[in-house]
Amino acid sequence: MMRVPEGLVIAIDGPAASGKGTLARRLAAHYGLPWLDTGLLYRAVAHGVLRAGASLDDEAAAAAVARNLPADFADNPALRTSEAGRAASRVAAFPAVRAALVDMQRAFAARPPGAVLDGRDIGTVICPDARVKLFVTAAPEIRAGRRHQELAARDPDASYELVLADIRKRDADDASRATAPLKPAPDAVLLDTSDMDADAAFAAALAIVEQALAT
Ligand SMILES: Nc1ncnc2c1ncn2[C@@H]1O[C@H](COP(=O)(O)OP(=O)(O)O)[C@@H](O)[C@H]1O
Ligand SMILES: Nc1ccn([C@@H]2O[C@H](COP(=O)(O)OP(=O)(O)O)[C@@H](O)[C@H]2O)c(=O)n1
Repeated sequence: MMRVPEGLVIAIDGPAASGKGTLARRLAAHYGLPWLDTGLLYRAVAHGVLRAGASLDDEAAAAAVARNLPADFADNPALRTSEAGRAASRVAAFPAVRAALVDMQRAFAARPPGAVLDGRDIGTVICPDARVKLFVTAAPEIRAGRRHQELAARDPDASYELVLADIRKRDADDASRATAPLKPAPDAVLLDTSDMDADAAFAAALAIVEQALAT
């Protein structure tokens, strides 16, 4: 391993269930950096809106929740469901919600010794100067298979077809929205993990990071 540069920021973006979180967690452990799963921020906002009895179409209500997220927002297991992902994608389209979450994400990235962040707009909007940018993809059917397996461990009735439809719709919505759409930054390295297990994907990601650090 190279000496880790001070303030190393690794940005990982990609579509739903592409393995961003798995790679981010492992890279963070490898380099001794904190990790922020930014998808959980949007999931928590949507959850807060619904709990307040407001509508997911209410941009002002969602922005107010986003400005007041509790410090332990990530601890709620209810955020990990498919419904929470769909609801997150709706509030994530609101510019006022995204604006409310920018500063805390940038502050997380700016704190020593650096950070790993994963999401949809880390390389494009949140950390455009990140030293390393990865855009992780896999075929939708493969991603749906992985996510279905994960959900089926908790809910035996989870349907592969519904998970696939959900992933396709969310990707289309996330990629077509006007504010911070899902897309690779021009300087991101693409990593397609369709034919890689988690260990192979980590090895490939590590090689990309080490290459970026060597240049
Ligand atoms: N390369 C891989 N091969 C097989 N399964 C994977 C791979 N990468 C991640 N997974 C599994 O796929 C699911 C989705 O991965 P996750 O990291 O949560 O994706 P994301 O953060 O992009 O939504 C998880 O259950 C994870 O364990
Ligand atoms: N940086 C981010 C992260 C997530 N999101 C939104 O939040 C939703 C849930 O993100 P997630 O990363 O938790 O979803 P998965 O890829 O884990 O299924 C996405 O579909 C996006 O709409 C975003 O807009 N920007």
